[in-house]
Amino acid sequence: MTQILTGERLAQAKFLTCKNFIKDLDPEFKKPGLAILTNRKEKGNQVYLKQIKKQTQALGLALTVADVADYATLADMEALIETWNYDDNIHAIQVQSHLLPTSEQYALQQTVAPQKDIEGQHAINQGRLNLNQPTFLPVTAQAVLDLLTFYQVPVRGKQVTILGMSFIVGLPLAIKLSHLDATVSLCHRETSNLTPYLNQADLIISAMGQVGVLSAEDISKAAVLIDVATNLDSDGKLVGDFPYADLKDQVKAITPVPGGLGPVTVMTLMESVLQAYGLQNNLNLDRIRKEADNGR
Ligand SMILES: NC(=O)C1=CN([C@@H]2O[C@H](COP(=O)(O)OP(=O)(O)OC[C@H]3O[C@@H](n4cnc5c(N)ncnc54)[C@H](OP(=O)(O)O)[C@@H]3O)[C@@H](O)[C@H]2O)C=CC1
Ligand SMILES: Nc1nc(=O)c2c([nH]1)NC[C@@H]1CN(c3ccc(C(=O)N[C@@H](CCC(=O)O)C(=O)O)cc3)C=[N+]21
Repeated sequence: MTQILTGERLAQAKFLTCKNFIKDLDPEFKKPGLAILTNRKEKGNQVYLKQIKKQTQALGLALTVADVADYATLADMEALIETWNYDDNIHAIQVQSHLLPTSEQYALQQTVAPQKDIEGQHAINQGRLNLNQPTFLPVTAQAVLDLLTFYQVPVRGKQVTILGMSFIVGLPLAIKLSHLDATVSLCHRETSNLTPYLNQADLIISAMGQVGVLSAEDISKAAVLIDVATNLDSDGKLVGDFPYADLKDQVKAITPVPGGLGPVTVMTLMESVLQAYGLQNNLNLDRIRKEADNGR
């Protein structure tokens, strides 16, 4: 029988971890603060931001949101990030995806101070990931790893296929899972034939953001499937990359969309904000996540 890997229980456990960490903070301390640069017109950002607002409120974190539409040039956005870098009320900065053409987006992410760079996009943090040193692993990649740990899905010695190679999901996961001794195939738009990578894998993680590319008959019955994508189908319903209805009785395990990785990502972001906060204030991080660095 297929195991349905829902995210709610793990998200709830993470919420409690955050709540307890915050409860024990010295009341004289500043509130942990997150700043986000978003593009409200982008659907993925919109869905994410709605959940971030809800959870920062529930935990009592400070949230600052700016929209790219209000900034005329890349230089204006860089200046905004600089003010956040120097603002003591902001401990974590997230530049959301798809704000700008790729090269400009990447340049902008390099202006985030490494110790506030919870998406691990600064070159120094990406370098640390390559070197298998403590760093901010991009939030979604961390969420995938935490979901695998929660459901005790083994990775060492396993064949893992990753679909999509963005800097926040596919690429960092490929590096981290390689460090964890998985054998990784990182597939992308130029992969001429996905089928052999789909029918040989023990674990498939899809983050293409494309409905209709994957078909059930290509996928190994013994595989665990993690669906990262949040697409809208033709009826405007939130769906993943995998044809869920065809697979939910066929494979070893699968995450649903919604209700799978999404809620875990949102709460992992909250944890990363507290991790950055803890590192900047020299707090004991045993209860959040030790795997980071103070960015210096
Ligand atoms: N649930 C969650 O917690 C999260 C969900 N998401 C969702 O996951 C999806 C991916 O996000 P993100 O990583 O930011 O997306 P990007 O668009 O940045 O990256 C998608 C990747 O998939 C590749 N790709 C696209 N189409 C195909 C195809 N037909 N065959 C093979 N490769 C393909 C792209 O290649 P190329 O660059 O050449 O186009 C790119 O490498 C989105 O739906 C997003 O909303 C993202 C983060 C968190
Ligand atoms: N720098 C950056 N990092 C990201 O991680 C990032 C990003 N940019 N840009 C946008 C995408 C998209 N994304 C989602 C996260 C959670 C849900 C989520 O909570 N989904 C709920 C659905 C909630 C609902 O139904 O409204 C679920 O799947 O159950 C969705 C989408 C993160 N992204």
